[in-house]
Amino acid sequence: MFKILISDPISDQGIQKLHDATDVQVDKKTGLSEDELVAIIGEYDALLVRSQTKVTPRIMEAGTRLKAIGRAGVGVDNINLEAATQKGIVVINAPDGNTISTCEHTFAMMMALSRNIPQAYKKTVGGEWDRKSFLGVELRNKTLGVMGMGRIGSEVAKRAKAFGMEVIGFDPFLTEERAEKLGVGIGTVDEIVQVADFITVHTPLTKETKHMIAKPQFDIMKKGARIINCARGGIIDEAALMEAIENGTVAGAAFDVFEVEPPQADHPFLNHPKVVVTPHLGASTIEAQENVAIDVSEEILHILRNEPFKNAVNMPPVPASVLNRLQPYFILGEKMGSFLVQISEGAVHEIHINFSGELADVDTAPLVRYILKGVLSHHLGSDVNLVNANHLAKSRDVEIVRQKSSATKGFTNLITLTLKTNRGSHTIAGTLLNGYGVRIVEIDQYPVDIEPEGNLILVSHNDKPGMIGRLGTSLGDKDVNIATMQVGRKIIGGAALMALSIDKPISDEIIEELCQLPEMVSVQSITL
Ligand SMILES: NC(=O)C1=CN([C@@H]2O[C@H](COP(=O)(O)OP(=O)(O)OC[C@H]3O[C@@H](n4cnc5c(N)ncnc54)[C@H](O)[C@@H]3O)[C@@H](O)[C@H]2O)C=CC1
Ligand SMILES: O=C(O)C(=O)COP(=O)(O)O
Repeated sequence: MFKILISDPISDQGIQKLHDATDVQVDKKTGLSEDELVAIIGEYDALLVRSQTKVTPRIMEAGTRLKAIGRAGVGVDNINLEAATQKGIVVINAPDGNTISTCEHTFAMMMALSRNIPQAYKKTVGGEWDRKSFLGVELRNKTLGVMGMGRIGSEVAKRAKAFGMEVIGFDPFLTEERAEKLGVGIGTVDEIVQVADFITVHTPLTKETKHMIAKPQFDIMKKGARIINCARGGIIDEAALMEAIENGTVAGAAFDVFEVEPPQADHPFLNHPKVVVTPHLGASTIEAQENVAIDVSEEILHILRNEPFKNAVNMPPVPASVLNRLQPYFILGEKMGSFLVQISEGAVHEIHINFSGELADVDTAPLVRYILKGVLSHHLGSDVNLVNANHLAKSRDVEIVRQKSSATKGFTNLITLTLKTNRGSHTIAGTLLNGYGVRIVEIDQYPVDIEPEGNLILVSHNDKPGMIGRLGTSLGDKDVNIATMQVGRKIIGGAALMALSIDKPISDEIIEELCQLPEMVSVQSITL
């Protein structure tokens, strides 16, 4: 039974799938402090949050069973991604479900700002009939600057066109073609602030976007501009904005998000006649809340049930076309990594991976994760997974060298793996044989044909008559049944290699006895 903790208000309709699942128990406990979460998180396999719960390294440390953190929304700045990655916890979000709600809220804020609606409402319900103080401006024929032309920014741009606005966007990924399709111009931040009547930001808060609009931009800003932030507090420098409002550069601002949430009671935006504020309501619609909860619930179930999932924030996305081509190789990669580390001795300092044939023209990064997982799991156990495999390798100073080549030695695809340790190096090659499954086809330059599965014994010996019989008899005496056997040598009478698959694992004592047989060099047991 998987246990899932929901620690922020999340739509009940949206999480119906979790309630219906027979292998899941859902607990809803909102408004917990960090200490309270630390005290209970150890029981749970997954945690679902919105933006209130701050998922700190302490919480993840205490979450010894935690496999996944689901964010029912877009921004994951309340989740410490580095700590999650180190702990091998998958963080997923629901990036699509609240786009329209946030876009519409941006428009509501833009119109509230241009027509002074909150200020006029306040006076009217206070008994005043003041029609003189609230002269607004039209949106039509105004220029809107959109910083961040992703999901929300693009939807805002589309709607702005319908209002007769001219739109200029700034986004590192905004190509000429896309801009043309959306009917928007392209500008830099500084170009946009000089011409825009309204400026709205729709980027995440990152090192690059923090204070993207600050004093230098207010100094060159078109007089009378209006500023909207429904993305993240901190993208616009609040103190510099206040100064720009006071000195008349900026005519007004509408903020849904703040550098510190909730803002202090004496925050200058609160009760300022030119500033409209809402308490982070961008995603707060029935539809958006249901959408994000459905998306995140489905993903969490996939992760807990070991099924493929998308939208992982701390793992690069893999396009479906790449995934389809690579999926059959995942088992091969992981088994090869595990096989190789089991025949190697000493501390691993380099993993050299060469992909050839059909694998030479695919992005093999996801496959590398499986190989690393195979190598690292042998020593680090179940703490290693696809999320933290790269990180663990790096943190242990294991160098990963990747290469692609056309040399396939007659196979249609080939993975060649070399593990370098302080005691030497071993190389194996593996392939996916159409219709036959995965095979290891070379070990330290000896050609073999081994199915990497179950219990194997790898024997190095001198190529002398009677070796196969001696080994077979010894294993038979110990009641060990041999399923398959491979013998390889490079030259007659020289060094030779035997690979056997057996029906049950053998003890260290048996290995020791086999090592004592004449002409034996080494005997290694491998479990895959
Ligand atoms: N107020 C609210 O309740 C909500 C706020 N949000 C926030 O809105 C923001 C946008 O969300 P989406 O559109 O869904 O994200 P998105 O990922 O689709 O779009 C973000 C865009 O920002 C661009 N970007 C990144 N760095 C940039 C930079 N330095 N300069 C210019 N552009 C840059 C990216 O290329 C991307 O196109 C996020 O911060 C999200 O957390 C989202 C939903 C609700
Ligand atoms: O999805 C986002 O990024 C949001 O900011 C929405 O936050 P919320 O889920 O309403 O706390």
